[in-house]
Amino acid sequence: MIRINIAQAVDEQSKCPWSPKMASVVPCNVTEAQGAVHQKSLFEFKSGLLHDPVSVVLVNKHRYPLVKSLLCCFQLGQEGKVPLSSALLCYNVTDKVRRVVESYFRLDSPLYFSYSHLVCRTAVEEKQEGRKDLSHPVHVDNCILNTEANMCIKEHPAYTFRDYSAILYLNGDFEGGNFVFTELDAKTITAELRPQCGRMVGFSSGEENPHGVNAVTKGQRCAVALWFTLDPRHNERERVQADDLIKMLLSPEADLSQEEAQQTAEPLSLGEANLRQSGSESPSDTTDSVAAESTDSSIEHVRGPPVDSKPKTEL
Ligand SMILES: O=C(O)CCC(=O)C(=O)O
Ligand SMILES: [Fe+2]
Repeated sequence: MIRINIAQAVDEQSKCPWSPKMASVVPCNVTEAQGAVHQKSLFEFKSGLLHDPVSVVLVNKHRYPLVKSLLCCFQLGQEGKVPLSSALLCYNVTDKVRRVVESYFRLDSPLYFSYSHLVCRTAVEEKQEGRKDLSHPVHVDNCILNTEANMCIKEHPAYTFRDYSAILYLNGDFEGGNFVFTELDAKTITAELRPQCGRMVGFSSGEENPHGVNAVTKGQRCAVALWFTLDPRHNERERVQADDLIKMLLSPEADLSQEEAQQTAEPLSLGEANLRQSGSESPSDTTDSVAAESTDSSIEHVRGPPVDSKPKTEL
């Protein structure tokens, strides 16, 4: 059994906009990599990526992005208000996503985080039958989609420096909310993915991958969305700061309990990539935020695209 706990932000007084109070528990099973729905762009985390029990977490009711919360979590960890393992959970799992994407797409150069956040989408209290609207309209992550012209314009204000995208799903106990890939017309569905805890979809961020999210018709759907860039100038500043903070917290001088020290012994793969300074995306609208843990750093089970494929254009 693998669990991810979602804690509600209730502490208005806190400097950080959330507190570790537990509001709900979302249990999930992640057994085997279950293969791809869309052969070239989907993959799942192997069992063991998320460990049981995972006791964390953050939720952000003030629309702060995940990485800001992550930094914040480390700060609270320092003050003993949040288990340090909670911050590491979030840190590790997002870094694992980065490494999985690098590995799957057989990239020669490192991926940098350009922006990350957690979004929970909640069903509206209205009649759900026959709903055809989307929770997140079909779009492309690094260009402006023009469905009438069947083209995507890669220029400002689009985040043109995004090269790869990944969504890590944290629960599946809701209705609706499937992720869909479409053609550039935003209508023709080419692949559909059912979110479930621990499942991840990774894809190149360009016009080859228009995508959207069907309406959530019951319950709440939570996912961590991450965008990566090959351009170090767009390395996310918050992540760099988190790297620094985590290094400091894990230094031998840091005042860690024995138990926490063990939990943090996992190689963190801080990645020199993340230690470089850069500009990052500006925060966008998020609803809540959550973190999840990984203590398994192996990625050898991840299937790559066919050897003769060109990952960046084939998706
Ligand atoms: O939540 C999802 O499944 C997709 C979200 C997405 O595509 C985005 O935030 O750009
Ligand atoms: Fe997207």
